[in-house]
Amino acid sequence: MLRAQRPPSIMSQDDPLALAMRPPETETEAERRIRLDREAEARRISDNIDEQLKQDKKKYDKSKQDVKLLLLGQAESGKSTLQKQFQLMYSPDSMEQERASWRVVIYFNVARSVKYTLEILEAYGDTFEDDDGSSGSDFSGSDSSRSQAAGPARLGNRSGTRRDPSVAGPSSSYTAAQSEEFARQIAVLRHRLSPLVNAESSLADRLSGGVRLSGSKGGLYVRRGWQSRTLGAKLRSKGRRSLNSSPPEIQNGTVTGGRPSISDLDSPVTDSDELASDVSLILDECKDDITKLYQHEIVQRMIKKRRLRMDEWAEYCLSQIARISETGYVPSTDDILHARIQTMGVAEHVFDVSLHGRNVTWHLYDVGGARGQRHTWVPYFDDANAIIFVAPISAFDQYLEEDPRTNRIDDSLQLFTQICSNRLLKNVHLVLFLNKTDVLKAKLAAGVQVKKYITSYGDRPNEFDPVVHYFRAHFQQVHRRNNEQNRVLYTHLTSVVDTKTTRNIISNVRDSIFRGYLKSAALV
Ligand SMILES: Nc1nc2c(ncn2[C@@H]2O[C@H](COP(=O)(O)OP(=O)(O)OP(=O)(O)O)[C@@H](O)[C@H]2O)c(=O)[nH]1
Ligand SMILES: [Mg+2]
Repeated sequence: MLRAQRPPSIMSQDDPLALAMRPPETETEAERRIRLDREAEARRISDNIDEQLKQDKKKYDKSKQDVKLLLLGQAESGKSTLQKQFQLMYSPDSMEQERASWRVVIYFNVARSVKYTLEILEAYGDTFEDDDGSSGSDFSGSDSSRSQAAGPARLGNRSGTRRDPSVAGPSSSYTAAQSEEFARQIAVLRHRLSPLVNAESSLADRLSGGVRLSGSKGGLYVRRGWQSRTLGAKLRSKGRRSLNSSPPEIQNGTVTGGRPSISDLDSPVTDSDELASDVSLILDECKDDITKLYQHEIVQRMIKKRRLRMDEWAEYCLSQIARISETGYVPSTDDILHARIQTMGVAEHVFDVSLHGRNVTWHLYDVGGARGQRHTWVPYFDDANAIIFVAPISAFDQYLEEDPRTNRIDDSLQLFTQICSNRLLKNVHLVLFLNKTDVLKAKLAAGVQVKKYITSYGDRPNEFDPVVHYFRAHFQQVHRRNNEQNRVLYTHLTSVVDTKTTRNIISNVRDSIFRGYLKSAALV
């Protein structure tokens, strides 16, 4: 038997570890080779781990140099819309890739608006009897107790249309025969629009992956990555299918015959997105009825009397219904900016932003703004560099969906108070967007009185400049009262659906964040 010569050891023979590791005296040549191979493999794994640790450390060091920007504010304030504007500026290709996936969202927005309008009509028996009632809200910036109960109870589901809690008006002047005729007309429209209404839940399931949150009152929350459920959708290039035009029948709430429903459309074309194609066909058939519904005297009267409230996105979708209903519809950038889905949790978006030849990675955190979502923000406070707080100042006549007694401006001020006073955020660069100024202008032009909702507004003129001045002063006061560290508050009046002006504001914000960033980098 061959005896292998023991390899020279660099360890002292007295070293207990060396002794323990020493190969046995009786090691054969074959055993020695196996041992050496095993040791080489262990060394290779160990080197890989060292290399991985080095890379991780590098990444960590680099991420410390990244800019982390939080978009905060109540639900529907415009955070995700602002995020889309960042995406358009700094990652236009990714927006292009996602474009097709927004078709389902816009179809969902249309279906939801129609569904909710019909629900409100149903609650009034498809006619409209006016009743009186009014309430206002005083606010002091952080005192929710002053918010008053919001008039009549709200109806079940939430959608692009809402009942207003505080509107008075004259009684209905319709005769019994007129009311009967109106009710009949609406019943016909309800019937003809039922395929679209039925499609709403399929569209919602597609977007949410079938997960509906109980707290969302029927609204739709989506997580980042929802696009993957709708991407790959191939727009149908083939022409319209011929549709059965026999009168529809209703069975268990589902329309069969007549217009197609999601389940009874049987596409002869292999299509990777049958749902979107089917809804496109339904919309093409329904578009005139949608227009008729919204132009109907009863609906117009309810909108005028503010029993039925159209959110910005619902109004936008309806104004574009002819185009949205076209076969082969591809959402425009404006459509995407107006589309509405609620953010769930925190969605991170990463962009490379270059300024003066320096490339810095920005992490944008777009959060869900509803009260039930706000606890998810806290883990991101630790290493945030900047915050854009988005406050929709058009919302003075609106109440929180999650708490119908709280005026939305009051809620924004309370939330801003919490952000300004939070110790973890005391060194963060703070930017305030007083958003939806376009909506505010339209409301004031339509004669909506601020003092009716915010009683402390008193007899100030019901005009854009004084109203903005009043709201801005309240936000600034909150900031001043919670500003031990003498932090500057950068305030902008915005309408984040307007790409041109928002681009300029984003550049401006980027420069100011960068200045703060370079200053703090110089201190490190
Ligand atoms: N007209 C108008 N619409 C706006 C403006 N900002 C946002 N919107 C619309 O308001 C709706 C809500 O905006 P989002 O950006 O989804 O709101 P959010 O703050 O992300 O809401 P959550 O995700 O629920 O917290 C969308 O349909 C937007 O298109 C604005 O300045 N003007
Ligand atoms: Mg959002």
